[in-house]
Amino acid sequence: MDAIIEQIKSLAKDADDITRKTIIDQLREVFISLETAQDAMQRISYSHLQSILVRVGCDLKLFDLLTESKEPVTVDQLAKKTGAAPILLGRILRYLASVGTVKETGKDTFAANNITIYLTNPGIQSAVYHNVDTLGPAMAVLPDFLAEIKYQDFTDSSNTPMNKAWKTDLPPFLWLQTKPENHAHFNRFMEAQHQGMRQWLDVYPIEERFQNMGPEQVAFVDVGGGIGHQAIALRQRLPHLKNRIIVQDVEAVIAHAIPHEGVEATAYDFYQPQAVQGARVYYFRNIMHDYSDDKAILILKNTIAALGHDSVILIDDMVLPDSGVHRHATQVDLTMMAVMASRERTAQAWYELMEKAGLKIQCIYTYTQSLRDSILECVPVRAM
Ligand SMILES: C[S@@+](CC[C@H](N)C(=O)[O-])C[C@H]1O[C@@H](n2cnc3c(N)ncnc32)[C@H](O)[C@@H]1O
Repeated sequence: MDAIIEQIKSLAKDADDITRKTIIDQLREVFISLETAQDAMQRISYSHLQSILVRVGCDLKLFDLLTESKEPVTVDQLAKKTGAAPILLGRILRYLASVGTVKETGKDTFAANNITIYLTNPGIQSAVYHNVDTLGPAMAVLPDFLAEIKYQDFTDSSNTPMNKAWKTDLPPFLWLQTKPENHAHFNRFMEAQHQGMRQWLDVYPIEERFQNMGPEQVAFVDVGGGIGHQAIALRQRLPHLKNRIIVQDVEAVIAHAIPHEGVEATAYDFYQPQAVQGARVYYFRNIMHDYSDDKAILILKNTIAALGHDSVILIDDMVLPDSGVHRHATQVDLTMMAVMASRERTAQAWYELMEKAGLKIQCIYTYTQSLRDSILECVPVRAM
């Protein structure tokens, strides 16, 4: 067994991301195939505890404290630093070690492992807070919600498990604006969600797309671009580009946009006509997956009306395969269902949506392995 483990580790050591993820998935299949009913019951029925206890670990700054320390740290030392009772803290740490988020080095003594270090990243911490605090209540009412609607499809984003849980009629993005702390975690999570992974700019020929622009033409409009991370990433990738780069979002988000001299941040509601005319690229990342087809078409039509003869729309979203969808993608798909009454789309669903919106998909560039994040390059179907 030890020899097999060493072999797997050496195989993974210099592997690229695709090979590494394939190894994890194959090992996971083996792991599940070995489980008894008891093992499966333990894994499945307690799975919610992991994110909840990691959130407690973030509250107590346990991951930061363990990562900062050069030496393993005792429960008593951590209790002094956090103010938590030693027995309670020891039980929390024992659980966190048992699920691999910290390392137990001896009796009542803990140290950081690779996961502990990842959990010090503020964006990853925000992902945990967002999933536990904002989405957790929605997931808790999902079974009752589905039973009440007799397990039918639903597309009204004002009537979702999220609305039921939070007792609000507001669509999620308006509701988030009433909860500044939840909203801040969401924005940081959006910024961090693809950190360390292949980026769309690694595969899409953006420099080619920007050829032959006049000095006045806007190069790039990131519609619903959050606090501007993608627009900034583009500016950093192409520092010589002279043309304007704009990020648009609702006022409450633009107020927190990351300041950058090469990116203009402006408030814009994508249900209104697009004010920036004839830009070379209108980019939508993780926007269409928030909406059912009818709303996505409304948003797209507002942009189509602003397109110039050489403009393109780039949609950055998942393109799911017809079968064998990875769990990283299925879990986002069901989150979109519970929160937004929307879905992730297969290639066929994208072609159908774009046809209804009056757009043609020219090419699809898939750039991540498990999530199947892809750029769909679209142009209007022009009357002949
Ligand atoms: C899933 S997030 C994606 C953010 C960013 N594009 C990214 O990929 O990180 C959706 C974004 O759409 C914005 N949004 C929601 N409704 C909007 C509206 N009516 N007009 C403009 N932006 C909106 C939200 O504030 C949020 O930043």
